[in-house]
Amino acid sequence: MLIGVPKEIKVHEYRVGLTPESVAELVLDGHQIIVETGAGVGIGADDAQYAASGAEIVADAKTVFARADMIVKVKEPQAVECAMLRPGQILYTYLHLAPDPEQTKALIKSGAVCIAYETVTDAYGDLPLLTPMSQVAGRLATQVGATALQKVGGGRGVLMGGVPGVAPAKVVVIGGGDVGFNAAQMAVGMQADVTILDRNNIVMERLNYHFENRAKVVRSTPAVLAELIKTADLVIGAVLIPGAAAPKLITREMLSTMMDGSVIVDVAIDQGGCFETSKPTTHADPTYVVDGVVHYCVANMPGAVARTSTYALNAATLGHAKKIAKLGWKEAMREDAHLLDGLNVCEGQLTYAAVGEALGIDTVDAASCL
Ligand SMILES: NC(=O)C1=CN([C@@H]2O[C@H](COP(=O)(O)OP(=O)(O)OC[C@H]3O[C@@H](n4cnc5c(N)ncnc54)[C@H](O)[C@@H]3O)[C@@H](O)[C@H]2O)C=CC1
Ligand SMILES: CC(=O)C(=O)O
Ligand SMILES: [Mg+2]
Repeated sequence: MLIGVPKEIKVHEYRVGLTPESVAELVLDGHQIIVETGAGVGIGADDAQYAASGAEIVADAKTVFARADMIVKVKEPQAVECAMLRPGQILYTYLHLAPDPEQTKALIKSGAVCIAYETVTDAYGDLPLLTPMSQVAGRLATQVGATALQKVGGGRGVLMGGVPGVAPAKVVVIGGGDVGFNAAQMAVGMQADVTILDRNNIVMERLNYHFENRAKVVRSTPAVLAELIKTADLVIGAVLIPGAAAPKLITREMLSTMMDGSVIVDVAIDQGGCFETSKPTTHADPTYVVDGVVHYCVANMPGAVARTSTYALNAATLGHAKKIAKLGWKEAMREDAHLLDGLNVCEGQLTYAAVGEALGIDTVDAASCL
């Protein structure tokens, strides 16, 4: 198969779809790889490294999209990229369609076969292609939250760990999955006063077992949440209903009960965000203030640590990429129902029910496309 890797074009996105090492593996499998010039500079991999791994370097994204059977990316295709897709071409990347009607319509119109990393499942009911980036974003969430809490970050001037004699910051993490666990782990490490909310008993048990008395684990209800945010210095939004638009758990009215200079980091912004007042921001201008509360809502947080993130992402995505390249998407999905779960758009039709529900677009069963 001819596999193409364009340079990411989202603002301050430095990750790349394939590392030189992944390219070498695919070449060894007998595939041909084309990489846009400069695609790997953000992870410290130059054209020469890709060429040494067996890739052909091409001058622009247009050439990559025109020639490749499968495009391997990181972030959802931007409008100019959607316009370059063609019927039957495979797009393998994050999509996050539920909050994004424009991209969804463009992908349907393209006729391409669009596989979303974030909805591929595994035998444990997890989302293995989302997990590594959730681990990164969770860890970053605490880091950026701590920075925003400083006066120069617009925050109320609170140190996460406090000092002997002065209380630490109160951190509330909503959702105790991959993002929430990792955010809490960093906050506990900084000696903050940490509370994690979830509503899944197994998740709560796991958190309780792991953190013991270093973090409180609380069942998430609207009443509990409303009470906790009133005294929180930092609230991290980390809920997920797979593929669906994130539930708005903190309304505008609830936000007004939070302290001036408190901070929210809405990691779930890629699925629309779990605060009513959240809107996507970029690494170039990551925060804004509503009702005195600093909002950080960057939808591609892992792009900031592109090298760590790209290697972690490739470790999760390469296996399926190899399978698709070897068998073609139809056969690969017939053999692997977990990969089929990743199919969001197929040759002009939407194939993911939660996206259809969020956007009011008719869907067909993904299996009917095989
Ligand atoms: N902004 C960014 O750059 C990035 C964003 N993300 C996003 O972060 C979000 C979380 O991802 P993961 O942690 O991997 O998901 P996950 O599935 O591992 O965890 C989500 C947790 O939310 C819980 N939950 C659902 N409804 C809840 C409620 N009402 N109250 C409390 N908890 C609730 C679930 O029980 C689950 O434990 C997703 O939207 C993901 O796409 C992930 C990576 C990067
Ligand atoms: C998951 C996601 O949105 C990201 O890694 O950018
Ligand atoms: Mg998870």
